[in-house]
Amino acid sequence: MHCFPCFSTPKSKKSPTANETNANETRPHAHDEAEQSEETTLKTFTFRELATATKNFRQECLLGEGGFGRVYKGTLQPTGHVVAVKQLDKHGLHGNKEFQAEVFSLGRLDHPNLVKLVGYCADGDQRLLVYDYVTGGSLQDHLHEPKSDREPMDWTTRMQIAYGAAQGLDYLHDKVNPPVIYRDLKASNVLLDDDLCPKLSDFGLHKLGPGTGDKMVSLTSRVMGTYGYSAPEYTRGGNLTLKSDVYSFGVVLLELITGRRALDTTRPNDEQNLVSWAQPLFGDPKKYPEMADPVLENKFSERGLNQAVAIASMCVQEEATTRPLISDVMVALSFLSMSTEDGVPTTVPTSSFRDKSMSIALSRHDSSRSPELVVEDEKSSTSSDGSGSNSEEDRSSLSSKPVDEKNQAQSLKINYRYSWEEVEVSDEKLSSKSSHKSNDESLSSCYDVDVDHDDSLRNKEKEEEQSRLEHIHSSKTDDDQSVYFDDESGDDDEVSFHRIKSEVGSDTTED
Ligand SMILES: Nc1ncnc2c1ncn2[C@@H]1O[C@H](COP(=O)(O)OP(=O)(O)OP(=O)(O)O)[C@@H](O)[C@H]1O
Repeated sequence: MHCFPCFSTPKSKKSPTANETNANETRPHAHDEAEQSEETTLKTFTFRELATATKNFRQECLLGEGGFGRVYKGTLQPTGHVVAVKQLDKHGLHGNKEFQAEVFSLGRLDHPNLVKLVGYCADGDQRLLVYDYVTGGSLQDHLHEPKSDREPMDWTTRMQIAYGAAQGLDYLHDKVNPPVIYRDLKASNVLLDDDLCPKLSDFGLHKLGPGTGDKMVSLTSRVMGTYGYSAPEYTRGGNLTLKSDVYSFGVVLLELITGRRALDTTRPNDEQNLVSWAQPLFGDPKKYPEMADPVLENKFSERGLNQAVAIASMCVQEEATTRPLISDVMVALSFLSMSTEDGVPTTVPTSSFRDKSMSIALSRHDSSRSPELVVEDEKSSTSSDGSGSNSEEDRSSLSSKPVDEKNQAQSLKINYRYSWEEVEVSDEKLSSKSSHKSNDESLSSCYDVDVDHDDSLRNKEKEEEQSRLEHIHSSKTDDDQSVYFDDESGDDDEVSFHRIKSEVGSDTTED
């Protein structure tokens, strides 16, 4: 059932140089086609070869039809290689050269959690893409159209699928240069092999589809993503970033947790949109078990469920900048997807995360340890320029912008508005460089730097800080530049206060 090679941490790939890859460069490359061909293993097919493979595109070979055209199952001769042949719709087609440039870019993307493009055909006005055939159907089928002879997916399998999908997305966001925005991540685009190892399909196709190319057509549902999965900023204004993908990922994760569709018009009005239904529940961990897919029959650990919901709730935050990096989501899910003897996931080392918001949210759902909270002393809650804002905040998931209370990972009552400590968060570890002096030295200790206080003083500070936080929370105003989380757990004793600065890269838009 579980295919560990797929779920292993992706090999750290050397950052591609401009000449080597330009992995998702979607404009024609400077170098010529011969050079491009050498860089990919893509095969060129004639239309006749693909017609033969698909029995002349016979109905019985039709797998389905999506926004880009029809997809047929085929068998290549003479190898017997089973493929999925995507026949692109003709309107908005690219010229041959432009098409090839796009396809070569896609051909260079190679990861165990992405459906592999094996070749293409540009014959006359025909444009076809040939992919490895993925045997097990889509996540959509498994979750929402289960076969009676198939056992419902268990919790660990769900978390492994989420982890694998996160790895595929992390590859697109973080391992290829420049990053690729998926644009249309959804359960039907997560294909599963026989071992339920997930493979993302349909990435990078937007420039080959309708609405692009020489003949522009009006915006289609394809370009606008899929309702229920699209991030609010995208549906509102088309502003697409890597964080829009993180939102869509959060919706898929919610589907895995709840067994509900992203959009289900058969449900009562207030339950049709999965995110809208889930948002009020995020703030109340006691209700999480009610969120879980009933077919799971409560066969999951409470901590695993809480942490999975915490991750999903962070991903689907309204404010894009407060969503986590997919790399942090991936790390968190790597722990949730491990089966342990007692079924309780291993505690995630906080130093694994590039951005501390993930660590914080998970800590609050992990009763086995003290969370490393990021807390501000209100008196010192100004940025270095004293304005209360910090340009780096805009680049961080710990955004300084006000957040819609409904859309937070509502597990903490923490004010992120603070003068940033000079602490760098690198990929591997956090290190302290130097500190701003805060009014309260006890609060200026950096992440994983020992706090030099006796216990009684620390406890007193905790109490004061807790009451101050409650005050801050209850007096939040519209122009408050803070991110709040509601602490419902009541395990205040476990709270330890630290302050960090998270250095994360800016979102990169594709175009
Ligand atoms: N590589 C593949 N292996 C097996 N089945 C595939 C493959 N690619 C696509 N399919 C199947 O072909 C059908 C059409 O896929 P396609 O990706 O074109 O559309 P979709 O995902 O249903 O919709 P959309 O275009 O909106 O994403 C789906 O049932 C999909 O599961």
